Amino acid sequence: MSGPRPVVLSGPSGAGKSTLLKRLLRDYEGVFGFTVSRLNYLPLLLGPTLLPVADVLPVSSEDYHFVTKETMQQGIDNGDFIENAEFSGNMYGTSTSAVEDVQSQNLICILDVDIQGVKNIKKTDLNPIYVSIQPPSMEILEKRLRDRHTETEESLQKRLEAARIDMELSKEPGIFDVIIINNDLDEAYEKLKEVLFEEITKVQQSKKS
Ligand SMILES: Nc1ncnc2c1ncn2[C@@H]1O[C@H](COP(=O)(O)OP(=O)(O)OP(=O)(O)O)[C@@H](O)[C@H]1O
Ligand SMILES: Nc1nc2c(ncn2[C@@H]2O[C@H](COP(=O)(O)O)[C@@H](O)[C@H]2O)c(=O)[nH]1
Repeated sequence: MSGPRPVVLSGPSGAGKSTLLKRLLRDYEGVFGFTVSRLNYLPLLLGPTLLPVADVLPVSSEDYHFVTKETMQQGIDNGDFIENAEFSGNMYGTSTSAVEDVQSQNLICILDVDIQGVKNIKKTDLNPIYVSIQPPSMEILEKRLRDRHTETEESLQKRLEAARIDMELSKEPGIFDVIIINNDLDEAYEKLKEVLFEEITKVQQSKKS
């Protein structure tokens, strides 16, 4: 795969990856491309209850292409995914074609993946910059997830458990190029921009020439 060096953005659910990513996409139009993951889950809001509907027709949101579990498994068996993982009882995956599509446009490809995704990408020749976004503490993470109002108590507990594992594994030397503690959002964003400065500049300059 050619093009600018991609970026893997990881870290516990609720740490602030999407918030930071949205700022990057807003501030650097035409520089970044986000790989929309595939997910075998469709959260349907029915009154106050979030219902997982596993067998639905493929639909899309800004963040995901929702597919059935069977379609997802077929894709995995066909080798369509550069990485895939089960997170909180659901199957997530980044298709190789999504990454190639972004890279062919000379954009910095951003992959938002969990820690299993990081480990799987390390087995490929993608050679991204690995960035982990971490919360200041478990207590703050829990508060952010609760205040986000996207989780049931059950899914929240699953995410907190996954977060504990993520925070432990992320300490492994060499797994991430940089770990950013997202306490103050502006400071975390400045740090992220610093880390990506070289790649951003390369893309901006290539667009001028
Ligand atoms: N520095 C911050 N201070 C306070 N709140 C924050 C900060 N960063 C993010 N948030 C809030 O925390 C919540 C979780 O952030 P966000 O959805 O970006 O996390 P995420 O890592 O993308 O989670 P997921 O992996 O589940 O998609 C959001 O409501 C967001 O507005
Ligand atoms: N390995 C992968 N992990 C992914 C992918 N897309 C998202 N994620 C991670 O899942 C959790 C939960 O995300 P949410 O949007 O349901 O809150 C979070 O840690 C994401 O980083 C993927 O394609 N592969």
